[in-house]
This record gives sequence, C-alpha cells and structure tokens, in this order.
Amino acid sequence: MSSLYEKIGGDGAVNAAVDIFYRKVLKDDRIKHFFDGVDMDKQAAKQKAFLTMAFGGPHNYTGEDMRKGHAHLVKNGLNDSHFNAVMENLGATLKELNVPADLIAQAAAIAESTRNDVLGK
Ligand code: HEM
Repeated sequence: MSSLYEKIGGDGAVNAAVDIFYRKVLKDDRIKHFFDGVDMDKQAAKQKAFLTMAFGGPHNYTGEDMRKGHAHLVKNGLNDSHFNAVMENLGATLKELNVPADLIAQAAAIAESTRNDVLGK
C-alpha cells in the first residue's frame, strides 16, 4: 500500500467513481454546458483519465496537455467558478463512495494542482 491511487482502491475505484462523478457533472447547471456535444460514452477513456489523475495514479498527461485540452473551453468562458464546481462534484463523489476524508483531501490537492493549466493561466 503506497500511493493515494492504491489507497483509494485503484482501477476499481476509478471505475466506480466515473459513473457517479459524470452523472453529477452533467446535472450541474453551473458546468453542464461545457459538455454539450461531447459524446460521454466515447469519452470513457478521458473520464477515467481525469479521475486517475486526481487519485495520483498512472497517466500520461502533462500540464501542457491539460492546457491544450481545455483551451477551447477557456475561450468559451471556463473560469475559476467552474473549476470550483468540478472540485465540489469530485469531493461529493468520493464522499458517496465512503473514501476517508484525509484521502479525499489528498485527491482534491492533486486536482487543485492542475488549476492554472486547465484555466490557461
Ligand atoms: C480538476 C481538474 C481537471 C482535470 C484533471 C481534467 C482532466 C481532463 C482530461 C484528462 C481530459 C481529456 C483530455 C484529452 O485526452 O483530450 C479532459 C477533457 C475535458 N475536460 Fe477536463 N479536467 C479538469 C477540469 C475541467 C473543468 C473545470 C471542466 C469544465 C467545467 C472540464 C471539462 C472538460 C471537457 C468538456 C473535456 C472534453 C473536451 C473535448 O473532448 O472536447 N475539465 N479533462
């Protein structure tokens, strides 16, 4: 037992979290419009990538990738308030899965570390 990713439950936990997290995001009036026209089924790999990153698991994304991947959203107004909403949904998802609070805080800190890249700052 070492990384946060393993402590949270590895690949199995990511799969469980993906469904709950995206159901929340797509219901959230503050941010759902950013996902208009994004085929969420085809996005399965990307959804998993998001959560794997937040859990500190193995992924191949750099900060530059996050910048490029969200640049079109920033052009459409993506800002801190939307980032905060995603963080809220992430925390609520992990809580629902009974992830201990200290691990939720660690996942939040990792997701938070991508803020400037995601928002193109
Ligand atoms: C918490 C930090 C975030 C992380 C770690 C993250 C991670 C990712 C990753 C890994 C992808 C896939 C990139 C690719 O392979 O092309 C992605 C795509 C996407 N993200 Fe994020 N993201 C974050 C924040 C946000 C926020 C705040 C929003 C909007 C409210 C958002 C909306 C999207 C959308 C709509 C896509 C799909 C873009 C497309 O394919 O057109 N993300 N994100």
